[in-house]
Amino acid sequence: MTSTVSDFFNPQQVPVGLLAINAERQIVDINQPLLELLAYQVNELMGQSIDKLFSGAGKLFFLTHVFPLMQHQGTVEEMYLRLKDKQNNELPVLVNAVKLPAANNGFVMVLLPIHRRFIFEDQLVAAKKEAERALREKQLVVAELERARVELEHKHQQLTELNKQLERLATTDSLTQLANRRTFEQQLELELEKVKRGYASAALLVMDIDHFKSINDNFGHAEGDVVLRRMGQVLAEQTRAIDTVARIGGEEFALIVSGASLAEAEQAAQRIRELVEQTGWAHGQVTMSIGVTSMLVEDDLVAVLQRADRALYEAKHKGRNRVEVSAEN
Ligand SMILES: Nc1nc2c(ncn2[C@@H]2O[C@H](COP(=O)(O)OP(=O)(O)OP(=O)(O)O)[C@@H](O)[C@H]2O)c(=O)[nH]1
Repeated sequence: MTSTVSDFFNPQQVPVGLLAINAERQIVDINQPLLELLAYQVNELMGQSIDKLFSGAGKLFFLTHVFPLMQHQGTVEEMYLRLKDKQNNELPVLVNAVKLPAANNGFVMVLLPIHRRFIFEDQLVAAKKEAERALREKQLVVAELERARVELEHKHQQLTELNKQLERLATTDSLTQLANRRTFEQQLELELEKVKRGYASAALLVMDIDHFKSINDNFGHAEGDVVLRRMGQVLAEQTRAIDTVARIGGEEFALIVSGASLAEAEQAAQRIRELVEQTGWAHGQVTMSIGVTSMLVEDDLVAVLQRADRALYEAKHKGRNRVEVSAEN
Protein backbone atom coordinates (compact mmCIF):
# COMPACT_ATOMS: atom_id res chain seq x y z
CA MET A 1 0.00 0.00 0.00
CA THR A 2 1.43 3.44 -1.00
CA SER A 3 1.66 5.98 1.73
CA THR A 4 0.38 9.56 1.24
CA VAL A 5 1.55 12.83 2.73
CA SER A 6 -1.31 12.84 5.16
CA ASP A 7 -0.02 9.57 6.57
CA PHE A 8 2.90 11.58 7.98
CA PHE A 9 1.35 14.84 9.06
CA ASN A 10 -1.91 16.61 9.42
CA PRO A 11 -2.15 19.82 7.28
CA GLN A 12 -4.02 21.37 10.19
CA GLN A 13 -0.87 21.13 12.30
CA VAL A 14 2.01 22.11 10.01
CA PRO A 15 3.70 25.32 11.22
CA VAL A 16 2.73 27.36 8.14
CA GLY A 17 -0.51 29.04 7.23
CA LEU A 18 -2.55 27.33 4.50
CA LEU A 19 -5.39 29.16 2.88
CA ALA A 20 -7.60 28.28 -0.06
CA ILE A 21 -9.71 30.86 -1.88
CA ASN A 22 -12.02 30.55 -4.85
CA ALA A 23 -11.93 32.72 -7.99
CA GLU A 24 -14.03 35.34 -6.17
CA ARG A 25 -11.40 35.52 -3.41
CA GLN A 26 -13.71 33.89 -0.84
CA ILE A 27 -11.96 31.80 1.78
CA VAL A 28 -12.90 28.17 1.27
CA ASP A 29 -10.38 26.54 3.55
CA ILE A 30 -7.93 27.67 6.25
CA ASN A 31 -5.69 25.65 8.52
CA GLN A 32 -5.52 25.82 12.26
CA PRO A 33 -2.05 27.42 12.59
CA LEU A 34 -3.15 30.35 10.38
CA LEU A 35 -6.38 30.75 12.36
CA GLU A 36 -4.30 30.90 15.52
CA LEU A 37 -1.92 33.45 14.01
CA LEU A 38 -4.85 35.61 12.96
CA ALA A 39 -6.80 34.97 16.20
CA TYR A 40 -9.98 34.06 14.34
CA GLN A 41 -12.36 31.19 14.72
CA VAL A 42 -12.86 29.15 11.58
CA ASN A 43 -16.54 30.19 11.17
CA GLU A 44 -15.53 33.88 11.29
CA LEU A 45 -13.47 33.51 8.09
CA MET A 46 -15.00 30.70 6.06
CA GLY A 47 -16.93 32.14 3.12
CA GLN A 48 -15.52 35.65 3.84
CA SER A 49 -13.44 37.56 1.27
CA ILE A 50 -9.71 37.33 1.78
CA ASP A 51 -9.82 41.16 1.57
CA LYS A 52 -10.93 41.06 5.20
CA LEU A 53 -7.38 40.05 6.12
CA PHE A 54 -5.73 43.15 4.66
CA SER A 55 -5.39 46.71 5.81
CA GLY A 56 -6.06 49.50 3.26
CA ALA A 57 -2.64 49.65 1.59
CA GLY A 58 -2.16 45.88 1.86
CA LYS A 59 -5.50 45.28 0.21
CA LEU A 60 -4.63 47.59 -2.70
CA PHE A 61 -1.33 45.79 -3.22
CA PHE A 62 -3.03 42.39 -3.14
CA LEU A 63 -5.79 43.39 -5.57
CA THR A 64 -3.63 45.26 -8.08
CA HIS A 65 -0.53 43.13 -7.96
CA VAL A 66 -0.58 39.80 -6.18
CA PHE A 67 -4.03 38.53 -7.14
CA PRO A 68 -3.70 39.47 -10.87
CA LEU A 69 -0.37 37.57 -10.89
CA MET A 70 -2.06 34.55 -9.32
CA GLN A 71 -4.76 34.71 -11.99
CA HIS A 72 -2.51 35.20 -14.98
CA GLN A 73 0.56 33.19 -14.05
CA GLY A 74 -1.24 30.61 -11.96
CA THR A 75 1.46 30.97 -9.34
CA VAL A 76 3.29 33.52 -7.23
CA GLU A 77 6.43 32.91 -5.22
CA GLU A 78 7.77 34.55 -2.13
CA MET A 79 5.77 37.70 -2.25
CA TYR A 80 5.67 39.83 0.79
CA LEU A 81 2.29 40.70 2.28
CA ARG A 82 1.10 42.32 5.45
CA LEU A 83 -2.02 40.68 6.85
CA LYS A 84 -3.90 41.98 9.83
CA ASP A 85 -5.28 39.79 12.56
CA LYS A 86 -8.58 40.11 14.34
CA GLN A 87 -7.17 42.81 16.66
CA ASN A 88 -5.79 44.72 13.66
CA ASN A 89 -2.19 43.74 14.50
CA GLU A 90 0.10 43.48 11.51
CA LEU A 91 1.23 40.02 10.50
CA PRO A 92 3.97 40.08 7.86
CA VAL A 93 4.04 36.92 5.73
CA LEU A 94 5.73 35.47 2.67
CA VAL A 95 3.21 34.10 0.19
CA ASN A 96 3.49 31.25 -2.25
CA ALA A 97 0.27 30.59 -4.18
CA VAL A 98 -0.74 28.15 -6.85
CA LYS A 99 -3.87 27.86 -8.92
CA LEU A 100 -5.95 24.73 -8.34
CA PRO A 101 -7.05 22.51 -11.25
CA ALA A 102 -9.43 24.19 -13.73
CA ALA A 103 -12.61 22.62 -12.38
CA ASN A 104 -12.02 24.24 -9.02
CA ASN A 105 -10.69 27.60 -10.31
CA GLY A 106 -9.46 28.60 -6.88
CA PHE A 107 -6.04 29.04 -5.34
CA VAL A 108 -4.18 27.56 -2.47
CA MET A 109 -1.88 29.92 -0.64
CA VAL A 110 0.99 29.05 1.68
CA LEU A 111 1.64 31.86 4.16
CA LEU A 112 4.90 31.82 6.06
CA PRO A 113 4.98 34.26 9.00
CA ILE A 114 8.13 36.37 8.92
CA HIS A 115 7.48 38.38 12.00
CA ARG A 116 10.87 37.56 13.48
CA ARG A 117 12.65 38.45 10.25
CA PHE A 118 10.60 41.63 10.21
CA ILE A 119 11.78 42.52 13.71
CA PHE A 120 15.29 41.56 12.72
CA GLU A 121 15.11 43.81 9.66
CA ASP A 122 13.83 46.65 11.82
CA GLN A 123 16.72 46.03 14.16
CA LEU A 124 19.13 46.05 11.22
CA VAL A 125 17.71 49.34 9.97
CA ALA A 126 17.94 50.80 13.47
CA ALA A 127 21.52 49.53 13.85
CA LYS A 128 22.44 50.99 10.45
CA LYS A 129 20.92 54.33 11.42
CA GLU A 130 22.80 54.24 14.72
CA ALA A 131 26.05 53.38 12.92
CA GLU A 132 25.48 56.27 10.50
CA ARG A 133 24.74 58.61 13.41
CA ALA A 134 27.87 57.42 15.22
CA LEU A 135 29.87 57.92 12.02
CA ARG A 136 28.52 61.43 11.60
CA GLU A 137 29.33 62.14 15.24
CA LYS A 138 32.81 60.72 14.78
CA GLN A 139 33.31 62.86 11.67
CA LEU A 140 32.21 65.90 13.68
CA VAL A 141 34.62 65.00 16.48
CA VAL A 142 37.44 64.43 13.95
CA ALA A 143 36.65 67.78 12.31
CA GLU A 144 36.58 69.45 15.73
CA LEU A 145 39.91 67.84 16.65
CA GLU A 146 41.41 68.94 13.35
CA ARG A 147 40.16 72.50 13.95
CA ALA A 148 41.66 72.43 17.46
CA ARG A 149 44.94 71.04 16.06
CA VAL A 150 45.15 73.81 13.44
CA GLU A 151 44.35 76.41 16.09
CA LEU A 152 46.95 74.94 18.42
CA GLU A 153 49.54 74.96 15.64
CA HIS A 154 48.65 78.56 14.88
CA LYS A 155 48.97 79.48 18.57
CA HIS A 156 52.25 77.58 18.73
CA GLN A 157 53.56 79.54 15.74
CA GLN A 158 52.43 82.80 17.32
CA LEU A 159 54.12 81.80 20.57
CA THR A 160 57.32 80.83 18.75
CA GLU A 161 57.25 84.16 16.91
CA LEU A 162 56.57 86.02 20.15
CA ASN A 163 59.42 84.20 21.86
CA LYS A 164 61.71 85.12 18.98
CA GLN A 165 60.64 88.76 19.29
CA LEU A 166 61.17 88.67 23.06
CA GLU A 167 64.53 87.00 22.57
CA ARG A 168 65.45 89.67 20.01
CA LEU A 169 64.30 92.45 22.33
CA ALA A 170 66.22 90.98 25.24
CA THR A 171 69.43 90.48 23.31
CA THR A 172 69.46 93.32 20.77
CA ASP A 173 70.09 97.03 20.98
CA SER A 174 66.91 98.58 19.60
CA LEU A 175 68.62 101.56 17.93
CA THR A 176 71.35 99.76 15.99
CA GLN A 177 70.06 96.18 15.97
CA LEU A 178 73.50 95.05 17.14
CA ALA A 179 73.90 92.84 20.21
CA ASN A 180 73.19 94.75 23.43
CA ARG A 181 75.50 95.04 26.42
CA ARG A 182 73.98 91.99 28.16
CA THR A 183 74.54 89.75 25.14
CA PHE A 184 78.02 91.20 24.71
CA GLU A 185 78.96 90.32 28.30
CA GLN A 186 77.61 86.79 27.93
CA GLN A 187 79.62 86.30 24.73
CA LEU A 188 82.71 87.78 26.38
CA GLU A 189 82.36 85.30 29.28
CA LEU A 190 82.06 82.41 26.80
CA GLU A 191 85.08 83.61 24.86
CA LEU A 192 87.12 84.00 28.06
CA GLU A 193 86.12 80.47 29.05
CA LYS A 194 87.45 79.12 25.72
CA VAL A 195 90.70 81.07 26.17
CA LYS A 196 91.12 79.77 29.75
CA ARG A 197 90.68 76.18 28.53
CA GLY A 198 93.27 76.79 25.83
CA TYR A 199 90.82 76.18 22.98
CA ALA A 200 91.49 79.44 21.17
CA SER A 201 92.89 82.92 21.36
CA ALA A 202 90.57 85.91 21.18
CA ALA A 203 90.73 89.69 21.27
CA LEU A 204 88.52 92.56 22.27
CA LEU A 205 88.07 95.91 20.54
CA VAL A 206 86.35 98.78 22.36
CA MET A 207 85.38 101.57 19.95
CA ASP A 208 84.12 105.06 20.74
CA ILE A 209 82.94 107.71 18.28
CA ASP A 210 85.06 110.85 18.54
CA HIS A 211 83.41 114.09 19.62
CA PHE A 212 80.01 112.56 19.29
CA LYS A 213 78.63 115.18 21.66
CA SER A 214 79.28 117.86 19.04
CA ILE A 215 77.20 115.93 16.47
CA ASN A 216 74.33 115.95 18.94
CA ASP A 217 74.93 119.58 19.79
CA ASN A 218 75.17 120.74 16.17
CA PHE A 219 72.49 118.61 14.52
CA GLY A 220 70.27 117.42 17.33
CA HIS A 221 69.84 114.17 19.18
CA ALA A 222 67.76 112.55 16.41
CA GLU A 223 70.55 113.14 13.89
CA GLY A 224 72.97 111.70 16.45
CA ASP A 225 70.82 108.57 16.42
CA VAL A 226 71.08 108.41 12.63
CA VAL A 227 74.87 108.39 12.95
CA LEU A 228 74.70 105.64 15.60
CA ARG A 229 72.44 103.51 13.37
CA ARG A 230 74.68 103.98 10.36
CA MET A 231 77.71 103.13 12.50
CA GLY A 232 75.91 99.93 13.52
CA GLN A 233 75.55 98.98 9.83
CA VAL A 234 79.18 99.77 9.02
CA LEU A 235 80.39 97.60 11.92
CA ALA A 236 77.96 94.76 11.20
CA GLU A 237 79.17 94.60 7.59
CA GLN A 238 82.76 94.26 8.86
CA THR A 239 82.00 91.48 11.31
CA ARG A 240 82.39 87.76 10.61
CA ALA A 241 79.57 85.45 11.70
CA ILE A 242 81.75 83.98 14.48
CA ASP A 243 82.50 87.43 15.97
CA THR A 244 80.22 89.52 18.14
CA VAL A 245 79.69 93.20 17.55
CA ALA A 246 77.69 95.11 20.14
CA ARG A 247 76.66 98.56 21.22
CA ILE A 248 77.77 98.66 24.84
CA GLY A 249 77.08 102.31 25.70
CA GLY A 250 75.83 105.60 24.21
CA GLU A 251 78.35 106.01 21.43
CA GLU A 252 80.52 103.09 22.44
CA PHE A 253 80.78 99.80 20.56
CA ALA A 254 82.73 96.57 21.09
CA LEU A 255 83.90 93.72 18.91
CA ILE A 256 84.90 90.28 20.15
CA VAL A 257 87.25 88.76 17.56
CA SER A 258 87.33 84.98 17.94
CA GLY A 259 90.56 83.14 17.21
CA ALA A 260 92.55 86.35 16.65
CA SER A 261 96.02 87.17 17.95
CA LEU A 262 96.68 90.67 19.27
CA ALA A 263 98.38 91.65 16.00
CA GLU A 264 95.44 90.37 13.93
CA ALA A 265 93.01 92.21 16.17
CA GLU A 266 95.03 95.41 15.79
CA GLN A 267 94.89 95.02 11.99
CA ALA A 268 91.14 94.54 12.17
CA ALA A 269 90.86 97.66 14.33
CA GLN A 270 92.90 99.72 11.88
CA ARG A 271 90.71 98.47 9.01
CA ILE A 272 87.57 99.52 10.89
CA ARG A 273 89.02 102.89 11.87
CA GLU A 274 89.91 103.63 8.22
CA LEU A 275 86.55 102.46 6.99
CA VAL A 276 84.72 104.75 9.43
CA GLU A 277 86.96 107.65 8.45
CA GLN A 278 86.31 107.02 4.74
CA THR A 279 82.59 106.47 5.04
CA GLY A 280 80.51 109.33 3.71
CA TRP A 281 78.59 110.79 6.64
CA ALA A 282 75.75 113.25 6.31
CA HIS A 283 77.13 115.50 9.07
CA GLY A 284 80.78 115.83 8.12
CA GLN A 285 83.52 113.41 8.96
CA VAL A 286 83.05 110.90 11.74
CA THR A 287 85.99 109.10 13.27
CA MET A 288 86.45 106.48 15.90
CA SER A 289 89.08 105.70 18.54
CA ILE A 290 89.71 102.05 19.28
CA GLY A 291 91.32 100.23 22.18
CA VAL A 292 92.51 96.68 21.53
CA THR A 293 93.54 93.90 23.86
CA SER A 294 93.97 90.15 23.86
CA MET A 295 92.06 87.96 26.23
CA LEU A 296 94.45 86.39 28.70
CA VAL A 297 94.15 83.09 30.53
CA GLU A 298 94.05 84.87 33.90
CA ASP A 299 91.43 87.43 32.76
CA ASP A 300 87.94 87.91 34.03
CA LEU A 301 85.32 90.12 32.39
CA VAL A 302 86.25 93.23 34.38
CA ALA A 303 89.96 92.84 33.79
CA VAL A 304 89.74 92.46 30.05
CA LEU A 305 87.28 95.33 29.74
CA GLN A 306 89.46 97.60 31.88
CA ARG A 307 92.51 96.85 29.73
CA ALA A 308 90.60 97.58 26.49
CA ASP A 309 89.20 100.80 28.06
CA ARG A 310 92.69 101.85 29.05
CA ALA A 311 93.86 101.44 25.46
CA LEU A 312 90.83 103.38 24.25
CA TYR A 313 91.56 106.19 26.71
CA GLU A 314 95.10 106.32 25.39
CA ALA A 315 93.81 106.55 21.80
CA LYS A 316 91.57 109.44 22.80
CA HIS A 317 94.39 111.06 24.74
CA LYS A 318 96.81 110.79 21.84
CA GLY A 319 94.49 112.72 19.56
CA ARG A 320 91.58 110.37 18.61
CA ASN A 321 90.96 108.54 15.30
CA ARG A 322 93.62 106.10 16.48
CA VAL A 323 94.07 102.51 17.47
CA GLU A 324 95.95 101.73 20.68
CA VAL A 325 96.86 98.33 22.02
CA SER A 326 97.09 97.28 25.64
CA ALA A 327 98.93 93.99 25.91
CA GLU A 328 99.39 93.64 29.65
CA ASN A 329 97.56 94.25 32.89
N1 LIG B 1 71.93 110.80 19.82
C1 LIG B 1 72.30 110.07 20.84
N2 LIG B 1 73.26 110.53 21.67
C2 LIG B 1 73.68 109.77 22.70
C3 LIG B 1 73.11 108.51 22.96
N3 LIG B 1 73.72 108.01 24.06
C4 LIG B 1 74.64 108.91 24.46
N4 LIG B 1 74.63 110.00 23.63
C5 LIG B 1 75.46 111.18 23.68
O1 LIG B 1 76.78 110.88 23.38
C6 LIG B 1 77.57 111.95 23.85
C7 LIG B 1 78.86 111.43 24.43
O2 LIG B 1 79.63 112.52 24.74
P1 LIG B 1 81.04 112.47 25.47
O3 LIG B 1 81.00 111.29 26.47
O4 LIG B 1 81.30 113.77 26.01
O5 LIG B 1 82.02 112.06 24.38
P2 LIG B 1 82.35 112.64 22.96
O6 LIG B 1 81.62 113.90 22.72
O7 LIG B 1 82.06 111.55 21.97
O8 LIG B 1 83.84 112.95 23.06
P3 LIG B 1 85.03 111.95 23.09
O9 LIG B 1 84.47 110.57 23.37
O10 LIG B 1 85.91 112.39 24.20
O11 LIG B 1 85.64 111.99 21.76
C8 LIG B 1 76.73 112.72 24.87
O12 LIG B 1 76.36 113.96 24.32
C9 LIG B 1 75.49 111.86 25.02
O13 LIG B 1 74.33 112.62 25.24
C10 LIG B 1 72.06 108.06 22.10
O14 LIG B 1 71.52 106.99 22.25
N5 LIG B 1 71.72 108.87 21.06
